[in-house]
Amino acid sequence: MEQKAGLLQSEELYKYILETNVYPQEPEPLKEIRAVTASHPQFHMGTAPDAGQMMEMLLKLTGAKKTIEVGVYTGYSLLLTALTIPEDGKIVAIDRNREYYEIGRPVIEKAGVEHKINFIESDAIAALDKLLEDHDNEGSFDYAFVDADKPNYLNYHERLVKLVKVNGVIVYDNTLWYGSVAKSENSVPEILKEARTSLLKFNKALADDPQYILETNVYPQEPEPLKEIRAVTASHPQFHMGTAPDAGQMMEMLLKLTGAKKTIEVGVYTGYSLLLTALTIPEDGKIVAIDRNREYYEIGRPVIEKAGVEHKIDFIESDAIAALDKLLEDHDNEGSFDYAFVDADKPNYLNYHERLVKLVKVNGVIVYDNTLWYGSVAKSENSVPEILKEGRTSLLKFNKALADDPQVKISMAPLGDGITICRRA
Ligand SMILES: C[S@@+](CC[C@H](N)C(=O)[O-])C[C@H]1O[C@@H](n2cnc3c(N)ncnc32)[C@H](O)[C@@H]1O
Repeated sequence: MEQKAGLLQSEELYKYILETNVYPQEPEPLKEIRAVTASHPQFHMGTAPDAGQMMEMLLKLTGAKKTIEVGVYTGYSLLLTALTIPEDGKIVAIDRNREYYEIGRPVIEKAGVEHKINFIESDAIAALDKLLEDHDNEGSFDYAFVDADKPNYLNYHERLVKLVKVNGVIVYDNTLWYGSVAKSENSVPEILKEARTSLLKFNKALADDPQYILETNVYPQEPEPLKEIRAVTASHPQFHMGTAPDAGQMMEMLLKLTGAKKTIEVGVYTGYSLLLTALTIPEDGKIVAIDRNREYYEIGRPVIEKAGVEHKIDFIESDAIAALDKLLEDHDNEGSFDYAFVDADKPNYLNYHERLVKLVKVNGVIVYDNTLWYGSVAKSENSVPEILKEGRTSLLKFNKALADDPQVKISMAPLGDGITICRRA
């Protein structure tokens, strides 16, 4: 399957993501803390708002209550966490520099969430070791976020996997280090080199590999049947339609974290994302899989059968709107699905959304694929190849509508061709 590269490195696309998906849903106090940080000489250290939006999604979906923050700086991610966890949630926030924290503290205080924060001014390894001295802390945290000195990431990881519970989440920031992890050492500015070396090691690196993300993070953890379905799809003329494996990896994460059991798939093709879902949900889980073309499905079906998960799939050969409307005719289906994935004809994305927000339960997840449409959403219409134009127009409209939709909270992740994750609010 074709892998699309380079999206992460485009300034215009990043601006598009922030302006269309992130800022419209960013809570006021976070805008304020960005403003008070903007004039600080180290302002670039603040966590990126799009990464923050994904963190909010993860905190909410896991119902995190007890968290750790390593590297506070002026507190963008800390405030985000404090705003997201429940009233009685607690954050152990570690930074060796209290002065930075004091810059953002008035905003945190004003937002009324300071009582959730236990700020520890300390070297982070020492503070984590102190936590580990009390055995009750082991496996007791739901979530941790690390954004401190890169040479210590492995040291933090070693400690955090003990502190965070099974199925808990640890997020590491800056793991692509301005893209330098995929470049050769001498092409990288001096100032990036030390951390690049640390992150290459941290990411179990394959230096100089243009497929860095896939080779280092995705393929080593990809189940065998998914490799097989990629292989049987590779020779198909429409092979580029298959869901990108890095987007798939995030979908697996979301399915697992939410414990999804009952799901919908709109646009099956040969079944990469379908098989991924079937492998991830429990033995008695069910997927309603809709595609107007059964022939495509038949290409991947032998792999699905061999993987022993076909009994979880109810394949419906139909136009997707008709099939979703049929589901909605039975009122018991309303709010009964945990998860939906949409990867079909782009002009109908809004029609699917309208129906899926009714079918998916509150706190359930809907993922839309291709929302960056080869990066074309951030380009002017006349600079875009003819073949992309219709999809681009649909997705521009769709992305804007999602960001303005009060029924969902979104997180846009530039994985594969761009996925937008919605949590029904
Ligand atoms: C991009 S592919 C899906 C790829 C799939 N997620 C995977 O991982 O391989 C899009 C699929 O949507 C189906 N499709 C497009 N428009 C549709 C519609 N209106 N109703 C039902 N299926 C549709 C196509 O037949 C095609 O198989």
